[in-house]
Order: sequence, then structure tokens, then C-alpha cells
Amino acid sequence: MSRAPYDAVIIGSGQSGNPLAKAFADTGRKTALIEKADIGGTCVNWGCTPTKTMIASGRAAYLARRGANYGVNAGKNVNSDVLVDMERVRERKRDIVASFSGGNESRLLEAGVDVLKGEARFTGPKSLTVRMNDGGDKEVTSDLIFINVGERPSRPDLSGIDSIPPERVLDSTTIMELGSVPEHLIVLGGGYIGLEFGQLFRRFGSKITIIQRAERLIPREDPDVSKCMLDILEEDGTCVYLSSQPNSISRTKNEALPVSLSIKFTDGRTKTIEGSHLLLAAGRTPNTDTLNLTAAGVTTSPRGHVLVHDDLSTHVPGIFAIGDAKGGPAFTHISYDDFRIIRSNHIPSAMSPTARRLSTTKVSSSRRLTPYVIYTDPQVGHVGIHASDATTAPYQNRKVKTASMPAEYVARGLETDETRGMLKATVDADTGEILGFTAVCTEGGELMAVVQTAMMGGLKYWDLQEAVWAHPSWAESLNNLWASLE
Ligand SMILES: Cc1cc2nc3c(=O)[nH]c(=O)nc-3n(C[C@H](O)[C@H](O)[C@H](O)COP(=O)(O)OP(=O)(O)OC[C@H]3O[C@@H](n4cnc5c(N)ncnc54)[C@H](O)[C@@H]3O)c2cc1C
Ligand SMILES: NC(=O)c1ccc[n+]([C@@H]2O[C@H](COP(=O)([O-])OP(=O)(O)OC[C@H]3O[C@@H](n4cnc5c(N)ncnc54)[C@H](O)[C@@H]3O)[C@@H](O)[C@H]2O)c1
Repeated sequence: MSRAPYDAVIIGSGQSGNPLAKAFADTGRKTALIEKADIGGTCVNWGCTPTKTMIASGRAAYLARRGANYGVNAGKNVNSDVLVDMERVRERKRDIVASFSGGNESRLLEAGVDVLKGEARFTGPKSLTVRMNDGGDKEVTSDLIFINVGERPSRPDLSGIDSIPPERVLDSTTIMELGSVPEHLIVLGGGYIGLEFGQLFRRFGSKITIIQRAERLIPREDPDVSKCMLDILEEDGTCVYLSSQPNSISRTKNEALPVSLSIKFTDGRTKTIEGSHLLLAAGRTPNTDTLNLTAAGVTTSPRGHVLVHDDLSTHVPGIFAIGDAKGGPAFTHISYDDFRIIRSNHIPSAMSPTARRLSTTKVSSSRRLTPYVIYTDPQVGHVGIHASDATTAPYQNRKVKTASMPAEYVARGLETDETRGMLKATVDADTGEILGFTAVCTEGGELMAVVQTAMMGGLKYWDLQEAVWAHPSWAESLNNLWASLE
């Protein structure tokens, strides 16, 4: 067993681990990054990059089918459905992933990071053993260790699941490797992953049934936003069962539709659905269970997220957790912002002069505004609070009001025949402060970012109401949205 003392060790090549390793190495620290699978982690290999690449193919199929709405007919295929070449869709996805992942690895190596390909486990608060992928163990020690191990798809304990051919039980990673379009995809979970893949494969031509345990889809959103997305999915032919969850699963004798899923509703009703494939999209599990955290004295929540302070330190000196492994909003941009926090507090010399000017001496996660986008079509872009948060502290004594309007009121939506969706804002009616904003519309993420920028700059809602926006743009709707303040 070889030994190597490092100034900093990062476990996991996630969205904070990569830039952090590079920043330590760039400032002359001896740095190791340990990764058991692919460099770039979830976002690049099995998350944002491949899904958004495939979602672009889904939108092409959607628009091809709708050509006639715009007066554009596709020659002989006018009355026939579009043909989706899943092998070509997959190849396009693989090419983009390979280019992004390769770029990440070369940047680390150029910076002088020791990239150790293997699985890490703690042996003490300052030591790890790495089971190397090419054989053998390596012991690694450091006074600074960063846990950036992310999460993996949860596998619900479902009676009978082992009777189903394994290639018919999919998760968010394996579904992107399909070489043909499933006949009937049953989606377990009506959150981000369930909706993005459910709509995508509907557009590719699958029959889709979504089983959602909660009484609403995307239940972190306001009820009217959940309902808006439900209506859109149902209009496109997706079958959604709310307040329902699996009872058991068994294999049918039908080779094409081997999955028989029995579900029960909260009111006691039951139903059996037969499908070709099952997609498990019911949440993600932190990859902390194999780290032997007890050897280091690091504690976790009951779900397995590492407990951290606002500066991302654990209560063990020198050990930090960053990205999804620490719980909280699980997004790439939040993980990347965790890198900024660590950089400001531990390697200020790696910051540009501008970044240094903007950062306070002790940066923490408590002051961050969290934007996100669900990449359905229309997208759901959101920032700040939800209207339903306004009844609780610290908002309950403020004069909080909401404004909303359907996307079909927006000229840009009408002109492009993309009228499905809604816009919604939550404001303090006395001070004009914008507290939260949701855009369900084509490029809802970009429109949300316009309002996010206004919030960052402290603009009031009336500044947006009176602003000159280019016509015809989605942003122009920010002139009219406030008319409905209630
Ligand atoms: C299908 C899907 C789509 C998504 N789309 C979006 C999106 O559009 N926008 C968005 O913001 N977020 C999206 N996310 C979430 C986003 O991908 C994650 O929030 C982000 O990647 C988290 O990064 P991280 O830094 O926590 O670690 P990760 O990127 O998860 O990386 C952790 C790494 O640690 C490695 N690892 C784990 N254990 C060990 C060990 N013991 N030893 C060595 N290595 C180990 C893993 O192999 C992995 O590579 C999506 C996620 C999924 C699954
Ligand atoms: N566009 C994006 O930014 C994006 C895209 C994909 C994933 N992500 C991240 O990944 C995380 C995980 O996504 P996810 O969709 O797996 O989780 P999620 O928590 O968003 O949704 C899971 C859903 O499954 C339902 N559910 C749980 N157990 C169930 C059961 N037994 N039967 C039926 N329904 C059940 C829950 O009610 C929940 O609404 C997200 O929270 C998000 O942070 C982000």
C-alpha cells in the first residue's frame, strides 16, 4: 500500500469538486481528486448535459409534428407521425457527454491534480483508502478533505421487482442508453426527473403513465403551477395518477408489455397498469453510505446527507461537504456555488480581483438566492419564495401579494404559437420588493433570470412594470403582469 500526503483531497468529481481541485492545484497545493466513475460526475455524464441534449431532440419531434399549425407541411409525411431514430438521438447525446467529460479531465491534469480513479473510504478523520479501479489500494492523507460524492437514483423497495427483466427497469441513467422507443413507459415519480423524461418519451412516441405519490405533480411548486403542468401533460396524451403509489409488481406473459404494476390510491382504490418499461424517478439517495463516515466521526441526517454548517464545514475539523451530498437544493449551480464559498474562505488567492471585491471574508450558504429550471416544455423557471411560503415567518406580517397571468396573454407566445403556461410573481405590496417569480413558458428559465437579476439589484416590481422591454419578447410581459396584483 503506497502513501501520499496531500494539502487537499476531494472525493468525487462533481460540480464543486472539479473547480475546487483545480483552484487548489493552481495555487501550488498538492491536490488529489478521487473519482470512482466518470470525470465530471452526474451533471456532465448522467444528469443535466445528456438530458438537455435529448430534450432538444424531443422538441424537434414536437415541432415537426406541429409544422402544419405554422403552415409548414413536411412533403409526403404530412399526415404521418414523425420517425424518431433513437440510435441517432443516443449518439448525439454520447458525443456531447464525451466532449464535456474529456474537457473536465484535461483541465484537471493540466493544473497538476492527481486524479485517482477508484472508490474512497475514510479510515480516520484525515485518512482514506482508495480501492483503485485498476487494482490495488492506495492510502491518502490530508488535513483538508472535501466530500463531493453526490447522489444516485433511489431504488424503491418494490415487492416483485426482481421478476421483471432488468433491462425493463430503468433509472435516469439507463433510460438514456435505450436504442429504441419504449412502447409504454410507466414513470414512478412526478418530480423533476419524472416530468422531464415523461414528456420527452411521450414526444418520442411512447405511451406514458406517471404514478405520483403526492397529491400534485412537482409538489414544491404552488398548486396552480402544478395544475398548469398537469393540464399540459394530459393535453399531450400523458396519463397521470396522483395520490398513488405502487403496491407490487409482477411479470406478465406478454413479451412486449412484461411489466404489471399494481398501484393503490390514498383513498383505498387500486389499479393495475401493464407497460413495456418502468422508470424509477422517485428521488435520489446520497452516496455517503459507502464512505465509512463513522471512521472520520462525520455525521449525517437520517436520509444520509452530511450535516454541515453554513460555511460547509462538518463538525470534524478539516472535513467539508459540498454539492448534493450535503442535502438542500440539488442543482449543479448550487454545487458550483459551494465551490465559490470554499474558495473564498480557504483559497482567496485563487479568486479574480473582481470575485475578491464581491466576496465577504467568510462566505456562507445562508445568503444565497436559489434559481432553478425544470426543463419540460414549457419550462418551469423559478426564483425566490413561492406564494405558499408567504403565510409563514418571516413574511406573515408583511403585505405580500401575488400577481399571475396566463402565457396566452403574451404577444410573443401568440406569435410563436406557444401559449401554454403562466407567469406568477410574489411581492411585498408596500415596499415593492420582488420576493419570488415563476415563469411557465417557452424559455421560462431565461425569463426567470431577468427577474432574478432585478431581485439581485434590488429593483422594485414597479421598476419592471415601467421598464422599456424589447417588443415582442417574453420579458415584455413584465409590463403587464402586475395589473393582477391581488
Ligand atoms: C437526470 C438528471 C438531470 C438533472 N438535470 C439538472 C439540470 O438540468 N440542472 C441542474 O442544475 N441540475 C440537474 N440535475 C442535478 C445535478 O446533476 C446535480 O445537482 C449535480 O450534478 C450535483 O453535483 P455534485 O457536485 O453534488 O456531485 P455529482 O456530480 O453527483 O458527482 C459526485 C461524484 O462522486 C463520485 N463518487 C461517489 N462516491 C464516491 C467514492 N466513494 N469515491 C470516489 N468517487 C465517488 C460519483 O461517481 C460522482 O461522479 C440533474 C440530475 C439528474 C440525475
Ligand atoms: N432541471 C433540473 O434542475 C433537474 C432535473 C432533474 C433532476 N434534478 C434534481 O434531481 C433531484 C431528484 O429528482 P427526482 O425527480 O428523482 O426527485 P424529486 O424529489 O424531485 O421527485 C420525486 C417525486 O417522486 C414521488 N415519489 C416518491 N416516492 C414515490 C413512490 N413510492 N411512488 C410514487 N411516487 C413517489 C414524490 O412525491 C416526488 O414528487 C431533484 O430534486 C432535483 O434537485 C434537477
